[in-house]
Amino acid sequence: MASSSLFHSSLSSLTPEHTAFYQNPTSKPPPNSPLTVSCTSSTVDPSSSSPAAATTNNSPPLKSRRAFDENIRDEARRHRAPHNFSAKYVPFNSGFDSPESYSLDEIVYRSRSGGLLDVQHDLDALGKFDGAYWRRLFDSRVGKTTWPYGSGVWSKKEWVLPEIDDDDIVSAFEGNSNLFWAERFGKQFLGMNDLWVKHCGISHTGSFKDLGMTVLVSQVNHLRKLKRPVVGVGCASTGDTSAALSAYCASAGIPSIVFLPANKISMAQLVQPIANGAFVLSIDTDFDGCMKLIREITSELPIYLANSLNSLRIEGQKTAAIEILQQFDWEVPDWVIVPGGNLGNIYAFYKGFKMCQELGLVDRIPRLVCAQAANANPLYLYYKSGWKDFKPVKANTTFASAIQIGDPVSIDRAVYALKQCDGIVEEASEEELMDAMAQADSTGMFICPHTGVALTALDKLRKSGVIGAGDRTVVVSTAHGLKFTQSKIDYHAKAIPDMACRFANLPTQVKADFGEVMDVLKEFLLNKAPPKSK
Ligand SMILES: Cc1ncc(COP(=O)(O)O)c(C=O)c1O
Ligand SMILES: N[C@@H](CCOP(=O)(O)O)C(=O)O
Repeated sequence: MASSSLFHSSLSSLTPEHTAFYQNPTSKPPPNSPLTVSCTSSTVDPSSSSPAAATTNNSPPLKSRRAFDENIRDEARRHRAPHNFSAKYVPFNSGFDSPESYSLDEIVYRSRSGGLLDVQHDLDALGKFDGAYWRRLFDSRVGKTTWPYGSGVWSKKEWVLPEIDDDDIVSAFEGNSNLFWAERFGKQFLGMNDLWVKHCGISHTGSFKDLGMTVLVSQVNHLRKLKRPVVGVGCASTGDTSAALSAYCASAGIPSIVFLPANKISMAQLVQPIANGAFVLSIDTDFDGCMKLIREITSELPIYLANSLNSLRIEGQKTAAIEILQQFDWEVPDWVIVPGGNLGNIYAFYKGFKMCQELGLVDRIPRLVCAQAANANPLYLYYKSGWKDFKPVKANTTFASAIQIGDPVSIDRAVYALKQCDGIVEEASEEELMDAMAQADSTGMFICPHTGVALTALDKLRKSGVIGAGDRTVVVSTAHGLKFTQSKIDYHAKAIPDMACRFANLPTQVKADFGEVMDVLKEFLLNKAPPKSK
């Protein structure tokens, strides 16, 4: 699998100087580094990544252990070095010479005109290092316990929050999620052989929100040390943002406040902020109602807004795109399909891919597909109108409850991203998304209903011939299936009104009797027997 080669290929042929340098690019550059001599592909030779190669005399010596009284933060402090990377807030899509900008140490979520903000990096400073340099730097950090680079987000720190002190970072070593080759699902249901599922839900709190939340809560930690007026951090949520916020805040000892639409999130999601000690408000409205309230409240009280309206979140989430490229050894997939609700994530993927292109790590970006539930499809309707007429909708109940959103805050970001990459928007009915989820599960996955929405979009685009059989396609799985077990139980029990539940797998009731157990097993085995060879 591509992801495992990533783990093994990185460091074995680097010298110790390279190793130290690539962990921290601002220390003295090693010979042959891009700073001194242009880099050749022989500097890191993936073909020499076998265990045998790792034990030759040329392999780097084992790292000496930290002193017993030193922790990984202390160790990181010793390696700190100055650099000139920086980032600031600018109005979204305002270009590089925007007269309006804000320090990341300011508490600001909207531009003067009320529009969205974006974190803009100093691409000139980042561009002093070539694409090969960044590829090697990022590869060298994967899967380590070095603070903070062991995180899939912070392994790209220079592109995320370059100026934050490592000491202020709040991380659960999130990211580095599995890129799963969906061999059987691709072959059996779609006639594809290069289908991949990026399991962003196999994560600390079970969704991709961890990627953005580590960045946001780290910056809050920093702001509190600067004595900025931040007493707590708050969000509206359909269940995943609240889980991530409460976990990262609890880890840093920062109060968190979550606004949840009453009876509209799963039990597993509800218990997460409760267990993490958040102040949980269950409000008799939907997500859009909660979102409106938290925006009003955070403008009155010293509560920092943690939804993806806050562009810090995007900086962390974009690293999943960079990770996908990394896991394919920097080959660009043809398609990436992302389920969309509040629409921050589709832009985050675009931004991650685009930065990789702009900084020379890859030469193109994939086409993006945003997949919505038909019961909550404002972006789909806008796309179908030829981007002429955006209207928020009243989101109806959907099994994909985390994307039951009718008035997405990042609509402008999403439209921009999709236009830039010749993107597509698709939708999935309740029956389609549940069937897709059940089919995927029957091939060994255990996905969430939102991933079922994305798989439905893929199925439709395969059937219409837009996505070809050989196209390398990545479906982003956004949350862990274990958060949504009730919907799976109802489906397999055929307990969903007006749904055939075609792929239900009902348990067989049988008496505790040897003969009866033998009978049902014999019948089962007869049906499953492989065809006789001729
Ligand atoms: C599991 C899951 N999938 C997809 C999404 C959609 O992400 P976004 O709101 O960034 O569009 C969300 C949250 O909205 C989510 O929680
Ligand atoms: N699915 C989200 C909805 C809010 O999205 P956000 O990315 O703007 O925080 C959730 O889990 O709350």
